[in-house]
Amino acid sequence: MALASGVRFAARALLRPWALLRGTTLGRTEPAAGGGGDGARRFGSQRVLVEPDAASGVAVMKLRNPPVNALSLELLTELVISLEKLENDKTFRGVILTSDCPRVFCAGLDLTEICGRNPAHCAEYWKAMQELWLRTYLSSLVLVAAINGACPAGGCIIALSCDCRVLADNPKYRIGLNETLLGIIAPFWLKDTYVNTIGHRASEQALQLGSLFPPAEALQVGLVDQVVPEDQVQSTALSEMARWLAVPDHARQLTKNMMRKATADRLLRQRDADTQNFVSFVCRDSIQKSLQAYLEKLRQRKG
Ligand SMILES: CCCCCCCCCC/C=C\CC(=O)SCCNC(=O)CCNC(=O)[C@H](O)C(C)(C)COP(=O)(O)OP(=O)(O)OC[C@H]1O[C@@H](n2cnc3c(N)ncnc32)[C@H](O)[C@@H]1OP(=O)(O)O
Repeated sequence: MALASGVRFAARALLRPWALLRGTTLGRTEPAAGGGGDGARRFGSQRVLVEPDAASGVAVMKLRNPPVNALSLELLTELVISLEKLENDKTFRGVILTSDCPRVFCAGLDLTEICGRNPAHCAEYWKAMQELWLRTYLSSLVLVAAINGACPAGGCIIALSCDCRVLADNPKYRIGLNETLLGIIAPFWLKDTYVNTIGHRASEQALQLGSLFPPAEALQVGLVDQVVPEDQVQSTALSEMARWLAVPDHARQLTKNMMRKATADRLLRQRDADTQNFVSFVCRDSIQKSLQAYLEKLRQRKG
C-alpha cells in the first residue's frame, strides 16, 4: 500500500515535477550546519540533500537513500528534480555529486524495483533511469563526481555521466559495470558511455567480464580522473571544479554538447524501443530467477 502510493507519487512527479515540490522540503531552504548567509542555505528532498554555495556558484548534491543509495524510483525522480532546479537557477554553474551514505557512492539499480514487479512498473522505472542519464549526460552545469564509496553498475553510470570523477583510495571502493555477473546486459547507451570514456577495447573487455576496478586500476584504465586519500575527495573535487569553471560557460557547454549529443540522440531516437527491450528482458522468468538469486546472495552475505 505504502509502496504503491510512493510509486504513484514518483510517477506523478516525473510527469509534473513541480508536484513533488509541494509537501516536501524540496524548494524550501534551511540553514546548513554552521552556515549563516544565503550562500550557505541548503535545500533538498528526502533522498537528495543539496548544499548550495551561491558565492562560488557550486552546489554539493548528496545521495541519501540508505543503506546503499540504491536507485529507487523515488531517488531517480528526486535527483532529476534537484538537478533541474539548479540548472534553472542561473546562480549555479557546477554541482559536486557525492554520497551521504558511508562506504557506498551508489549500489546501482534498486533491484527490488525490477524483481517480482509487473511490466508497467518496470517500464516506468526504466524511463526514469533513462531520464536521469539524459539529464546528467547533457547537463549544462559542470558535474564532478566525488566518489566516496563503492560504485557498481548504475552507480558507475551516474559517475560516467559527470564531466570528471574523483575516487577515494580505498580498495573496497570498486567501480565499473558488472551487469554480466548478474546475468543482465548493459543497454547500448550505457555501453556507448563506457566506450566514450575508456575506449573500445577496454570497454569490450570490462563489459564482458563485468569488471569492478579498484582505485589504482580505475585510474589506469581512465575510468576516473583522480584517486586521492578519502579525506581529500571533497577538496579535490572542489579544485577540479575550479579548473572546469575557469573556462567560459558558453564555450564549454557548446563543446560538451558537441562531444555528447550524438550519444544522447541515439537513445532519444529509440527510447520506447529501449524501454520495451528492457521490460521484455527483465520480465523473463530466467532473468527474474537470476536477479532474485543475486538479491538473496546480497542479503545472506550480511553479518
Ligand atoms: C537486450 C536487452 C537489453 C536488456 C537490458 C537489461 C538492463 C540492464 C540494466 C543495466 C543497468 C544497471 C544495472 C544495475 O545497476 S544492477 C545493480 C547492480 N548492483 C550491484 O551489483 C551492487 C550490489 N551491492 C553490493 O555489491 C553491496 O551492497 C555494496 C554496494 C558493495 C555495499 O556493500 P555493504 O556491505 O555496505 O552493504 P550490503 O550488506 O551488501 O547491502 C545492504 C543492504 O542493501 C541491499 N542492496 C545492496 N545492493 C542493492 C541493490 N542494487 N538493490 C537493492 N538492494 C540492494 C542488500 O541486499 C542489503 O539488504 P538487507 O539489509 O540485507 O535487506
